[in-house]
Amino acid sequence: MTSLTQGYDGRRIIEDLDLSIQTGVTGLLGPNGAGKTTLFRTLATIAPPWSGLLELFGEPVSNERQARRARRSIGYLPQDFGYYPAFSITDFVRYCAWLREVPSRKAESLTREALGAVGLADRAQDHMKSLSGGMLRRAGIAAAIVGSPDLLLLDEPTVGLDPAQRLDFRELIRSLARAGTAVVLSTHLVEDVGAACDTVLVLNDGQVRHSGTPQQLAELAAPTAPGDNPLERGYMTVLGGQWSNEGDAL
Ligand SMILES: Nc1ncnc2c1ncn2[C@@H]1O[C@H](COP(=O)(O)OP(=O)(O)OP(=O)(O)O)[C@@H](O)[C@H]1O
Repeated sequence: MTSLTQGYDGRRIIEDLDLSIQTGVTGLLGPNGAGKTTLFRTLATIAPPWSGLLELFGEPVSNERQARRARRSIGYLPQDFGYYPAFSITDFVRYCAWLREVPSRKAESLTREALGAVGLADRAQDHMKSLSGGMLRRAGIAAAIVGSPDLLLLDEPTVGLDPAQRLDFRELIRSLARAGTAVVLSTHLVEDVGAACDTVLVLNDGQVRHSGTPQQLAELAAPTAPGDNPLERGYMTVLGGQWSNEGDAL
């Protein structure tokens, strides 16, 4: 994206942002209200930018026809995703596959594959309304990865996952990235970034304040107290030691 501006109700959240998403796994860190979800909604072509150029897969996206074509190659897990409570997990993932225009002859096997990848194969007929928070999140991840999109956007995908599931999740996104999917995930958990990401972007006030490897972010850390995570310290260094701009800690 080049010089991209985006916001709500006349208020600019992202302003003149230049950003290029690389292959591999990109982690997006930033305090509450930094604009991470707004950036995802823009990349997912849900909210057209106010100005600037959005390019996806080497093509400009400036009208609905181009956006629809791009959406076929994008998997998006919103922070709070909607679903019909009476759907089974299979119905839900298949429905998301249909929305992405995954060819119907492949939808069944790709749905099975996606459910297997998140460990829900044996719960495939459970109703969405009966799922625990972690299982619901895994169903959402399955819906985002079905059909192996070229660009995978995951907004806080590890919320609600237990430690074993988080390890499985990291392995899953690494394997998707190895197979060619560009993965972008937002998180407040720096361990996820350190363990799974090739690149880390720190966003604040709608601007990228730092871009580099997790190692490079950790190297920015000021002297740490025993037990401190260097990535967290590096992150705080980038933000100038401030707390979240909306009053919440990282
Ligand atoms: N639908 C909306 N209408 C108006 N303002 C909004 C809307 N969605 C977000 N905002 C505002 O835009 C700013 C950026 O929000 P956004 O959700 O993109 O941040 P975020 O980095 O994802 O935050 P968090 O870490 O808390 O999820 C915030 O000030 C928020 O209040």
